[in-house]
Amino acid sequence: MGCINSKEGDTAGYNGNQREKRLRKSSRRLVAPSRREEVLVEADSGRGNDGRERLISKSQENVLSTPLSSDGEKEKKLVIEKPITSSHQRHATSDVGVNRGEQSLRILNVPNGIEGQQIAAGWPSWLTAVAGEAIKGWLPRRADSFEKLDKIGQGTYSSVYKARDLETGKIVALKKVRFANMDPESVRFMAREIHILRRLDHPNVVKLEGLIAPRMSSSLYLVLEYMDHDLAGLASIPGQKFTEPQIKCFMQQLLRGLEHCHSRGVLHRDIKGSNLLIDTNGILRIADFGLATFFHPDRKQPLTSRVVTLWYRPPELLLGATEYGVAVDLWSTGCILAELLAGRPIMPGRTEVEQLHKIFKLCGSPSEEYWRKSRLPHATIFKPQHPYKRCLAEVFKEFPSPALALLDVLLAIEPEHRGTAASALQTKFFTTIPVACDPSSLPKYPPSKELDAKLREEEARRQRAAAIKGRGHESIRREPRDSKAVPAPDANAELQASLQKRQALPNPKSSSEIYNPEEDTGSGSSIHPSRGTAQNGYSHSGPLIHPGAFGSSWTKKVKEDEIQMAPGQALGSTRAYMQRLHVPKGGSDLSTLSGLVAARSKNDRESSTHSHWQEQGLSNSYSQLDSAETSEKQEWTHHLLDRQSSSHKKGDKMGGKESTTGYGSKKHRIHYSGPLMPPGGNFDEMLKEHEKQIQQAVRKAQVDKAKSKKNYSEKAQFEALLFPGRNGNSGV
Ligand SMILES: Nc1ncnc2c1ncn2[C@@H]1O[C@H](COP(=O)(O)OP(=O)(O)OP(=O)(O)O)[C@@H](O)[C@H]1O
Repeated sequence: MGCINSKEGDTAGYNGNQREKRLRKSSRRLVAPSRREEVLVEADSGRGNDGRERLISKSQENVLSTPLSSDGEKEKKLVIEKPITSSHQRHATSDVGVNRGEQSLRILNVPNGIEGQQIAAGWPSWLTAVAGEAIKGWLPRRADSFEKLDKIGQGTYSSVYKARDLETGKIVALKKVRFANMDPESVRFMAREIHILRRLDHPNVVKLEGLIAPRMSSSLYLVLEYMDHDLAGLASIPGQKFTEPQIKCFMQQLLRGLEHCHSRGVLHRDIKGSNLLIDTNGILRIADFGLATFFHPDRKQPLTSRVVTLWYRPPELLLGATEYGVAVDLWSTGCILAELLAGRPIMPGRTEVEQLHKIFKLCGSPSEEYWRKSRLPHATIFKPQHPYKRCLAEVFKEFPSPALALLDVLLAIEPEHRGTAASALQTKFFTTIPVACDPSSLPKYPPSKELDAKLREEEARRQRAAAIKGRGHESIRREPRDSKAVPAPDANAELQASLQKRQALPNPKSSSEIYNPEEDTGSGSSIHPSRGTAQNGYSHSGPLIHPGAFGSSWTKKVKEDEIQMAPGQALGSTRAYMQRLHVPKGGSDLSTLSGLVAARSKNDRESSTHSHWQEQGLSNSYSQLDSAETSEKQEWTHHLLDRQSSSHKKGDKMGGKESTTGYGSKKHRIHYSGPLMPPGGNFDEMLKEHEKQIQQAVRKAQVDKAKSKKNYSEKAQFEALLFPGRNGNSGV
């Protein structure tokens, strides 16, 4: 196996010829890779992108086989890099000065100023120009100091690899973020994530250990602690039933991590099971700060409401709040607590309308005073004529009372009643027996990410083999793993970003906010005047339906069909969900699409047999709640219709007001990811319409899939002719 250039390692539309050429050219072979491991080599390894030589340390000489020659440029400055000896990112000296001892040397052009120093320190100029603040004081890690192992995850914006740090021997996760055309706005959003991660330092928050920024590539790698599991994955293990001490252990760690984030002025804004990583010692760390933002509790700043995965999204965001705080994360935490206790997601809405309806039914609707005071953008439309009564205690009557008491606080309909992470940690839930178990006493689970990667690899190999043998149209399936996990719609901002990606717009996850490093002292992010959620948001006639992670081809179909699909994960992860439906995340498998609705209801049924609490009667409460739903839905929908038509009549007035908070003006009307006006005028018809549109999308996707399989088969045969010896394992 050759070494790979990570620039091309996961590139779609990869070209065998190019790869071959690069392999030949790439004499910068590092240490001999083991059987299935590859050394991560970026284009700038051993040589600057200006082609000039670098002097290298003795230790690096051992692994670099390319002879170096000096081209004797005039303007040179000796830059001495201190080798990385710890797992932590090296801190740059202010003058990028001379360090003694074990050293590596570089000769580079040095522009003036801080940016110049950063470039001299090895950062690419496209990054220093936009994200100078985020990388301040750090030196980049070298790509060739890591050995890429498996691909372990695929996010909306990133691919995540397991890798070995060759300098420490430690296993790490490399989150690779690629920037289309090095778009400055996307880079700025990445910078925000980096800046936030650097601000955080807590055992229950994932640690950013370094950055790799290859000069010749438009990607950036975040070096993170490697974590074997996520809570969603563990919850989806068949038969998995967490005990009360285990649930307390997870919740305690989550709340401690959150308390730290909030105390450092950071809102996570996407708390869900798949973003809670767990290592082999049972330590939980909050991860994925891609939607996180800085906030200042005393200074109001407008933020986008289009964040947080739908099932975990608090009512104020669904109602369009643009001024909010820690309470949004506490709501999501409440949803997770209930989900762990109940054994299934408690409010799996498919559209924003449905989500809000589920919330009101369970948690009651806000008080008159709240509606009046909060002046939420969508209050006119969503305020029910008759208030909904809170029935949390009845529905979850089987929960232990300290758990129910905490849940009651976390799922307070009005955000100011949710308390804080610190106050939650003081509640009886954590002090009464049985107390939280020690993380180290949690069961040891097999490393699921590696297992997944191997299964995916195996599946890909089998498909390739089948394609070569001319059986390309048959899909080889393995039995889905039983799971009670079900997907959740992801944060709408991410969906929006994916739509923007397809429209060749800049990619930020939360497009209505702009990252301004100067505001990162806690003043938060602001709404971009021309890129507010509503202003350039998507408008559609169909519902937002949930099935997570169908990948680009699915969302493309969706766009064509004018249905909005949100990629995403619930506590039951996308990964688990995709296993169930035998599709790798990012794929657009038909069985997934057609199985979508059935799978959900099947999952729901299955979950009742797994759940400890349901065994004790919770399912009854649920079904009581469900049976009341249909008539309520109709009433609710009729009510919305009335409200909507009157609110549209008031368009001018409302729009004027809302445009200041990121919501529509008359010209740019409010757009929702769920339908406010179901075509048939009631909820049941809206759901029927859902199904119809899903089926249409499925049919189109089937045609597409057949086409792409044919192309794939032809390509595979062609490659087999070109490279007869190749085993197809061309890297992650
Ligand atoms: N430190 C880590 N160790 C192990 N796996 C990780 C780590 N960080 C992320 N992953 C895995 O990689 C996947 C994608 O990571 P992440 O969620 O950070 O990316 P993203 O692009 O922000 O994704 P999303 O679309 O969910 O927002 C997830 O499944 C996660 O479990």
